[in-house]
Amino acid sequence: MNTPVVGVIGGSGLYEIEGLTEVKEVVLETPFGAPSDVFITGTLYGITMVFLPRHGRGHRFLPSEVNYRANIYGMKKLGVTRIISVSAVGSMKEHIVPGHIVIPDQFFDRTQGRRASTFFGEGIVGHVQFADPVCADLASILEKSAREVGATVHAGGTYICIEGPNFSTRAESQIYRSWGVDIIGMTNIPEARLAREAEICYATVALATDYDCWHEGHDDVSVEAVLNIIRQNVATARAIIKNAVGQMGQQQLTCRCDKALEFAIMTDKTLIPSQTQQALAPIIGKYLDQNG
Ligand SMILES: CSC[C@H]1O[C@H](OP(=O)(O)O)[C@H](O)[C@@H]1O
Ligand SMILES: Nc1ncnc2[nH]cnc12
Repeated sequence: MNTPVVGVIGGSGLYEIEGLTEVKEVVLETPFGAPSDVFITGTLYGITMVFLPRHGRGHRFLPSEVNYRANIYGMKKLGVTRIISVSAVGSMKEHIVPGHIVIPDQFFDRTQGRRASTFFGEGIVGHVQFADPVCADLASILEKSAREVGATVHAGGTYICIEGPNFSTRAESQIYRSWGVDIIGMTNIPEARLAREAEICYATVALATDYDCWHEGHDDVSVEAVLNIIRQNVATARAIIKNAVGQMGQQQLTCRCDKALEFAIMTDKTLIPSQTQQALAPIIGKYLDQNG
């Protein structure tokens, strides 16, 4: 079995990872610019880990300013095969109570087109399948881990990704609810898309922190309320990651995330500009090396 390399993208309130040995800081520049911060690498239960705080240490990047391409490219370059994304989200359903964990299985994109969302372009065209944007195998490990550490977990659900940085208006929140979404956040798109293009498994541990602004019996979401719930639950998020990684050494995934580009690239290989080939080598190199 191939030993996984596990990446963790820490969201709001999770700027550091604990419990790693052989810890190193890795500074990476990428063809897409600078990642959110230095990558922290280390070992946990014999598995190589790579950690990156999505908004940078000190929370310096807006959801629309995060350089998602550089972050995912950096993970790929460091050999990451599975990404655990950690995110704070608003709950759009009564039964998802602040403090609960959701492992979403769908995303709905309400971002406004301001985020670079693909590695393709510059002379190479590709179209990956994205009907099921989350790695079901990784999601199931996360769900099991969350239950084992005593969290209340909702398996599956749709995460609607808004542009932010403002929270939603009440009208928006009510319309999103009528669409049947389960949780709301600002970051998992385009992260999930880029992970798929980079052939990396991706799943999210979403911590419900608030009821957005639709619930008449609860206060409207505020940063203060979100941070309060994060503080109370950050230990749980860390325990879920640790428990999940502990299980990964023994479990071979059956997903096809690592073959997402097998039939996705449309462009005649002989016509892909060499600069693009070089820039994307960690992602498309294995397809360009084949004959034909
Ligand atoms: C602090 S509330 C809004 C902020 O929190 C979420 O970030 P992340 O997914 O990185 O945990 C949300 O998407 C917003 O960026
Ligand atoms: N209500 C909300 N809307 C968007 N992002 C969030 N992150 C945490 N709560 C949120």
